[in-house]
Amino acid sequence: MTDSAITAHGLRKAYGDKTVLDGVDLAVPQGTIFSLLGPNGAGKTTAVKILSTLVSPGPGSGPIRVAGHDLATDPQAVRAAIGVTGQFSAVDGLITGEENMLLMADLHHLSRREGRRVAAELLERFDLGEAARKPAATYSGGMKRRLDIAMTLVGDPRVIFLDEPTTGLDPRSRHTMWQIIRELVTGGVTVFLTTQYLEEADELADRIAVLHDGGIAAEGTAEELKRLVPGGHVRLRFTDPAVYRGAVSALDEAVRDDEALTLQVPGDGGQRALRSLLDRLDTAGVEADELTVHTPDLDDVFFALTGGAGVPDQPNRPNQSEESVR
Ligand SMILES: Nc1ncnc2c1ncn2[C@@H]1O[C@H](COP(=O)(O)OP(=O)(O)OP(=O)(O)O)[C@@H](O)[C@H]1O
Repeated sequence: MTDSAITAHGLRKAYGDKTVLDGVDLAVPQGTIFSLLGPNGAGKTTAVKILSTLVSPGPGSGPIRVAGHDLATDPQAVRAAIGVTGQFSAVDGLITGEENMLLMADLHHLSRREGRRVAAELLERFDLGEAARKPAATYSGGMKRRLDIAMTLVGDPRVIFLDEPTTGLDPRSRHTMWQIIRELVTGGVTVFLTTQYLEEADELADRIAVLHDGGIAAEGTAEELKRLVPGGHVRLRFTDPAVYRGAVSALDEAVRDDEALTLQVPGDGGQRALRSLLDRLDTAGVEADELTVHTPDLDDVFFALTGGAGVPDQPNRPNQSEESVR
């Protein structure tokens, strides 16, 4: 057993003459959250399906190990050690949440008593205790996703694949889901998460890989990825035009917006750069009404790496107004 929960070398897959994955290397340490990020159609679901044994890898793919087992020679052991939830939900709407859970317990050959105990515990943990006796079809989107994850956990998986787990959820349900994912990892589980939401990868993932054109365009922590692209600046806002003009002449490298009375000064926003900027403002005798530091975010990285192709939806992106000035 290695410290890696998932390793893949030269992962390939084509559908007809369309190459989806063209030599992807993956290494996910145990007990971490790894996020595969990419625009629509980049191949995220294909990667999940291969790693979870639902689809076979293409010819020429290198060895794949999941949860300590070789995927080619021991797919059953891989299946026993993993859980998969996401776009292809296992929830049956016609039966209750509790019945869905008991069905999973049966599939995992738990005794009736043990099945009931595990089902009740998980339903409670995912805040579904009250709704347990209602048909799952009556559940909200967030409740169904929670039930889906609870069902996956009946088998006590060591590696969980979450394929776009929060797509379509409202902000509150999304945050609940994030909390659940964090708790899973605290319990030692490894999470392989695909998402189109940059904010989600930024919030959750220990490491992020950006999938583009069949390959990994970049991989690292959110901070490492953000360092790959320029775009950091300090934004100064003024209300008095005379003060604004004073700042303009003091900071000749700044990008001006004369209408909004704002200046953008390129820089990394670090302590030294900020101190020097404030000194220059002091020397010029001007004071900004507002100062905000903009560090590049994953959007900047994503667009830089994927050439702007496949703009992801960002319905709940925070700080949009603060960060929108480029
Ligand atoms: N069974 C299949 N047969 C033919 N083409 C397929 C099949 N499954 C996926 N594809 C194609 O492979 C490409 C990658 O699809 P995939 O679902 O892996 O992308 P994705 O990154 O998960 O996208 P999304 O964010 O939209 O879910 C797409 O162009 C898709 O049309």
